[in-house]
Amino acid sequence: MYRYVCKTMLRRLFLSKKVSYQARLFSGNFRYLEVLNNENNVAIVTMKRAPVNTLNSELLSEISSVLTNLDETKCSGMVLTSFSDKVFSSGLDFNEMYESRPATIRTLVSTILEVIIKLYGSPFPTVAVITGHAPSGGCVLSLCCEYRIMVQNFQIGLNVVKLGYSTPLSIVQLMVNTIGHRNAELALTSGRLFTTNEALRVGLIDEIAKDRASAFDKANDFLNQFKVIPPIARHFTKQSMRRALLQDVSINGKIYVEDFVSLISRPKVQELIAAYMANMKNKKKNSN
Ligand SMILES: CCCC/C=C\CC(=O)SCCNC(=O)CCNC(=O)[C@H](O)C(C)(C)COP(=O)(O)OP(=O)(O)OC[C@H]1O[C@@H](n2cnc3c(N)ncnc32)[C@H](O)[C@@H]1OP(=O)(O)O
Repeated sequence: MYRYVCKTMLRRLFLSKKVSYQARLFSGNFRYLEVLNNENNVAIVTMKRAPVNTLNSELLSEISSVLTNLDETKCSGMVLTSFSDKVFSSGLDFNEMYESRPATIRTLVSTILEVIIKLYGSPFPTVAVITGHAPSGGCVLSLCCEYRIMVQNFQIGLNVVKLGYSTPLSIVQLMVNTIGHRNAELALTSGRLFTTNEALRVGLIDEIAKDRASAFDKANDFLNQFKVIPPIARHFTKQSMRRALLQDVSINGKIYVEDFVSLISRPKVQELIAAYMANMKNKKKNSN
């Protein structure tokens, strides 16, 4: 059923643009990802870890594998999206951070850094179609893409300070590169989540769409403009724009991971994560 919905959407996307359509499943079997490839060689990568695409090590390493694969097969573009019409991704999995062994936290954090390097530095153009809430790690994934299109009435942002740990430097830089120093400082120090309209105003997203289908139309328009740009020139220009952050993560990644592991392992942070998780459960109980 899910595959049928995706194929129907792709058919609509490409037929509406009078481009012949030929979706095929991308090679590789993924538990939490659906990867469809069209005749234009654009990959639609859909996260499908129900209910809210929480980023555990397995989902992140699947994203990492796909990115390697897309690079090797010289894809001409990628759209990252969610199966859900309510949540893009709820960020890193608390279950791998709460009362976890350092090795578990280390794997989680190194894998998200690996994804950041590959996605932010990808040679092909990337678009995030944000069909729902995108807090924390969800926001990070979208920030690594070149263009963000978000459906109305959701929230996006980096709320990690609320959990008692500081935002890692590379993530701070991602935010600064997108919304500027002043706005990033205000947002990060308060853990602000932006509504779709606020996110557009501050430049955190590039366009608002009324629904998933129109978000895909906009993504297609964004990607189509590169058909007339020589890929190598585009890639080198993107690399120049993104080099500083990529070099920083490559050089200091191991230090960032260890800092993050020790931060998360602190009793105070563990308490805050426990309280946050309990709060989510209570909210759910009260709304039922
Ligand atoms: C280099 C390091 C980089 C650091 C970058 C990022 C760090 C992080 O990402 S930390 C994670 C921070 N995430 C959040 O603060 C978001 C938490 N989630 C939510 O706010 C809501 O779930 C959300 C608005 C996304 C969706 O709301 P609902 O649609 O109402 O769903 P529920 O809240 O009922 O959630 C369903 C189910 O999922 C569990 N859940 C949600 N998020 C997480 C998570 N991050 N980790 C683990 N589990 C999560 C939630 O508890 C519910 O569970 P059940 O009650 O068992 O169904």
